[in-house]
Amino acid sequence: MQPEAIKNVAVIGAGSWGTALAQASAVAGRRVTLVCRDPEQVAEINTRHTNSRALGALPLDAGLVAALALPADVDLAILAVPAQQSAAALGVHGRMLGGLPVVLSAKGLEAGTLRRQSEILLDLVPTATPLVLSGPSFAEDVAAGRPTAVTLASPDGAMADAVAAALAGPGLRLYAAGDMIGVELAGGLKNVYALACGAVEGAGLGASARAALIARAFAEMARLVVALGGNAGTLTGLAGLGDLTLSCTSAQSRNYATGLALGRGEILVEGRRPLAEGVFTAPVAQAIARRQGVDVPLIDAVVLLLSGRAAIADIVSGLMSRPLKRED
Ligand SMILES: NC(=O)C1=CN([C@@H]2O[C@H](COP(=O)(O)OP(=O)(O)OC[C@H]3O[C@@H](n4cnc5c(N)ncnc54)[C@H](OP(=O)(O)O)[C@@H]3O)[C@@H](O)[C@H]2O)C=CC1
Ligand SMILES: O=C(CO)COP(=O)(O)O
Repeated sequence: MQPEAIKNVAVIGAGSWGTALAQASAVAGRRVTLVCRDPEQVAEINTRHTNSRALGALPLDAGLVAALALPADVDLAILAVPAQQSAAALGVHGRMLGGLPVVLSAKGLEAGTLRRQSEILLDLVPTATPLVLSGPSFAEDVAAGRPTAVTLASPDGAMADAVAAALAGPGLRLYAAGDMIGVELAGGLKNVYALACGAVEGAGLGASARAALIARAFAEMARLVVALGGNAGTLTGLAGLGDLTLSCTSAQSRNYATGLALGRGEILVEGRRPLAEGVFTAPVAQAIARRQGVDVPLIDAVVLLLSGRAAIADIVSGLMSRPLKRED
């Protein structure tokens, strides 16, 4: 496929990330339909050219329209709902996606089934071509056109090249890649480690502890990626090091901010906080690691923290008293 053949893009999910990706695609010259599920939101986007629920007063590109359903002439779809909602959204829209390239932009693993986003797509729409978009990218930055670079991974290399070129614009640069498993795991796992890093700050454990955590998270992530057939080298790129750095050091990350609250001793009330994907992904990642026989002490620590069954001081002391081992 040539990039010019990608004229019509549909984005499913009108939250902050879906709206930002729709905006970037419109700026890149595509005709974009943002698929919402609220008629009032559709009316606001089409008349006032804002999506206030997702991105406040940010003016949206005139080439972006909203609708309640996918149009018939879509060349490329982008799925941008929370990871635990991807199967439900595909249940509604999947029959329109047969044979199409579908960009998966959620960062998370599915509870219960332990599926990655591409596995969910291929189970529900076997003829679709999956492409995974991940990397350091806050919706607010992408929507405002601030310089952002991400990875776009697919086993179909020519498709990844074409879609990367079709979505690239003055503020968004996409690097095509082949290791979809590595990119998907990196995107999901960084949220778990961002929770941990936020907790370290919230508990006042110091910048040295947070840096050590990031480095050991990187090593842990590599073990899991390799065990699942991915390439550890992928983690040196945008989806690995890039996103881990962003999400583990910025309170703008909802996962980091949630960890910060936990570290300060606050109790999480379901439905009362912004989306923090790591809360859902942590137990799934732990289950996958157990299945593969991979040692993941940091993921275990986050699961324990989230369970509320141990104080952060005890969790940290458990980590620090593990048997010493070599780093090389
Ligand atoms: N925000 C960011 O900076 C980034 C987010 N991501 C990832 O993108 C994903 C989405 O995050 P984000 O946009 O921030 O989340 P938001 O909470 O901002 O928005 C979620 C959106 O998904 C919609 N939605 C939920 N369930 C369904 C469903 N079953 N069918 C259709 N639409 C549904 C919601 O609709 P409604 O409003 O009607 O409930 C809402 O518009 C996450 O996996 C996140 O990790 C990745 C990179 C950056
Ligand atoms: O994935 C993101 C940045 O790359 C957004 O992070 P949060 O979901 O933690 O806000």
